Amino acid sequence: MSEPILQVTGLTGGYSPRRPVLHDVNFEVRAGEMVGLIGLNGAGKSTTIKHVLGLMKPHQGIVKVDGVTLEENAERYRSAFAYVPETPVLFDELTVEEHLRLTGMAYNVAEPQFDVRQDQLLNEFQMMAKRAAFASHLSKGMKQKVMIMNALLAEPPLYMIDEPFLGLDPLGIRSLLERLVEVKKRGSAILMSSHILATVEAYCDRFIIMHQGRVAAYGTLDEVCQAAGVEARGGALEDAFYKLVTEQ
Ligand SMILES: Nc1ncnc2c1ncn2[C@@H]1O[C@H](COP(=O)(O)OP(=O)(O)OP(=O)(O)O)[C@@H](O)[C@H]1O
Repeated sequence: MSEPILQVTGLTGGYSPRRPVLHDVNFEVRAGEMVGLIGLNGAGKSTTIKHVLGLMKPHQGIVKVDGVTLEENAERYRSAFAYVPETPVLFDELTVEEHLRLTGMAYNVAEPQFDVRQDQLLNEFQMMAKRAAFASHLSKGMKQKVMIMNALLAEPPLYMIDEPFLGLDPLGIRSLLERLVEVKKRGSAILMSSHILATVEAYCDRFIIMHQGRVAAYGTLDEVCQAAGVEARGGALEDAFYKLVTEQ
């Protein structure tokens, strides 16, 4: 079994110490696998991701990225992942290329490699014509593409991607999924949160089903189906999900 890149152990956390939103959350994402984080609105997916990003401190439990906690080695922890948020966060006064260059510098991508990766990404995501455009002049989906290209340019050991398909056109979705399959083959770990269960089932190796701040089921399709008491077959993720989040 490959090594865990992200380990979340006994995580209890949230926005106020008196009222935790997450309760004893446990999972890991290993090198070379894509794990789908799914749950209803308010289940705790974004809160979990915020804890992993280091934006929130666990009330209890441990989060390790690349084998270290944020306290043990902040630089190693932070440089081991790239994050694509649900809503793009860009600098209005920087161009597409300038965003990519900034990321290249932050993740120490060497010059020749940077040029190759940048051209490839601009082509794949149909953004070559917009390379010199300011972020404020881009459409919503184009902004999302810039966030995605930034993450892919960095080639980190761990990708965390929050609901990536919302603003993307069909070509963009295909480019992203093809890239994620490649990235996985090269040994990176991917944690992807999405409500599009058919895509999650088709592309992820394992699943975390969150419900009311707890992990209701975790594992392969077979394991999640077993936990839900439904038959494992193509399309069963949705059945298992429905069963787990509607049961009292
Ligand atoms: N900034 C905040 N302050 C206080 N409570 C919050 C805050 N953000 C979220 N919550 C609460 O935390 C719980 C989990 O929310 P979270 O955003 O993690 O859900 P989610 O699974 O990401 O949902 P969605 O699918 O809607 O994005 C909810 O009860 C929500 O009301």
